[in-house]
Amino acid sequence: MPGDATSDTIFALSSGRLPAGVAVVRVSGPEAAAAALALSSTLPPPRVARYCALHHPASGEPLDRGLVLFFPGPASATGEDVVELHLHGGRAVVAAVLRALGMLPGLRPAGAGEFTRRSHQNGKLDLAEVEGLADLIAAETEAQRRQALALASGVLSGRVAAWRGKLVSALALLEAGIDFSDEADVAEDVARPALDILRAMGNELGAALADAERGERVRDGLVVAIAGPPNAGKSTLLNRLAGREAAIVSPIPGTTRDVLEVHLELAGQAVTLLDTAGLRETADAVEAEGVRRALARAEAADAVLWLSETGENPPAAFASAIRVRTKIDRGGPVPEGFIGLSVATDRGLEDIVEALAARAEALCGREPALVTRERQRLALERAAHHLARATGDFGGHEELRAEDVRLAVRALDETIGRVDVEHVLDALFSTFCIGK
Ligand SMILES: Nc1nc2c(c(=O)[nH]1)N(C=O)[C@@H](CNc1ccc(C(=O)N[C@@H](CCC(=O)O)C(=O)O)cc1)CN2
Ligand SMILES: Nc1nc2c(ncn2[C@@H]2O[C@H](COP(=O)(O)OP(=O)(O)OP(=O)(O)O)[C@@H](O)[C@H]2O)c(=O)[nH]1
Ligand SMILES: [Mg+2]
Repeated sequence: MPGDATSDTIFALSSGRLPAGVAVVRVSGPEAAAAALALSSTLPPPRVARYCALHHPASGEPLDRGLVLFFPGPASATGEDVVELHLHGGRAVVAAVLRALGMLPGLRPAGAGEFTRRSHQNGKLDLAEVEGLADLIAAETEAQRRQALALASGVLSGRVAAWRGKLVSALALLEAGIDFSDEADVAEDVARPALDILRAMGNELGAALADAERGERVRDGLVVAIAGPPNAGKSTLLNRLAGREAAIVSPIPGTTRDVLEVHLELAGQAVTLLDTAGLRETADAVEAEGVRRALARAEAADAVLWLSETGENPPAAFASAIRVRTKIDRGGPVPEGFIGLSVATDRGLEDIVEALAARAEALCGREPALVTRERQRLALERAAHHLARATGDFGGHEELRAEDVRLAVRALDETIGRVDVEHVLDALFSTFCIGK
């Protein structure tokens, strides 16, 4: 990663796949203004778009006519001087402009996530906000978008800062108490308000952590397994919900062996739908392995759709499954608690989607969660652990209590990347696109 040379001026195509209507090339660093001048002969006033001709800096050859924007640092997305060239989105246009920029002294192509890395280095975004930005760009569903936007906008960072402030004020009280530690009564009196602060904050932190599973679920998506006896119509339903022939369907029981995954959006949530082998005793070793996998994946799923042509109930392990009696176009009763489904007439399909949406809402909620990634959760769990210890009984050794409060502060700092951040950043930025 070339990102260590932080004084270089970097450039990249920041908009998407070419050809496109418009392509945005961003330039960030000390030579950004010089680059705009070299290509367009003028530097527009700050934050004003100017339509002008772009020329090759050496040959003078016209390259395109486009918009040029100048954001002087530090009031820019990266905190450095930034220039944007809004070009016609043709491959050759963009290639020619990138080639021209690459010839200019002090300029080089940006690495993946390098613009964002500079925003972070220049204090525009903390680690949690960078994670939010990564999630925002990856977001495929409404729930993911809302949650990522909150994180990118500093909602978690703001809460962590408020908690940190409380810890620091409690620490000041405890430290004042330590000075009186040879007078047990006084020490206790000073410790009491500190303990009140710590307990109240511990409750808030606990509530945020209790919600973290939900946040991670929205981010990762829900896993819904379709399970049931052979030939029940499981693969048929998967294909119907996916809107394509993803799975092989046949009248021969035991058709599906491998677990098949399709990704879709249901009720605003990302859902991975699993098609699995029909469950039965079998002498066929391959099918038996399919059944073993089907059971394992259905047991680990967030929700199970239990499909049966006869209306038989699921085994106890899937007692909370959404129950579906299939092929009702062939007649027969729909037992109490089952949704009747015919893929031939689409009857019951809406009921299934509704039942899944209700499950998704129960598991994911409506409001964005504060904590959305395992890394954030683990750091906050460390803070909660030290906080719980800090409110325990230290038999008068208040200096031990203060040490746990300091460790809790440190864990909060890790959450937003004030400490111990480099290894996390390298892994995170490698997930970004070039140009971000
Ligand atoms: N054309 C364009 N659109 C874009 C981006 C971009 O870089 N270029 N962004 C790329 O991600 C996002 C917007 N991000 C931005 C973040 C900060 C600033 C900025 O100028 N910040 C200054 C001033 C803020 C103000 O005046 O309110 C600052 O933070 O000091 C600009 C864009 C989405 N849309
Ligand atoms: N009449 C009718 N036939 C259906 C319906 N749904 C599925 N079938 C048929 O039932 C047969 C089995 O369908 P599949 O979707 O392959 O069943 P499966 O549960 O995936 O079976 P295995 O993979 O073997 O476990 C196929 O011939 C389907 O066309 C339905 O709603 N009505
Ligand atoms: Mg099947």
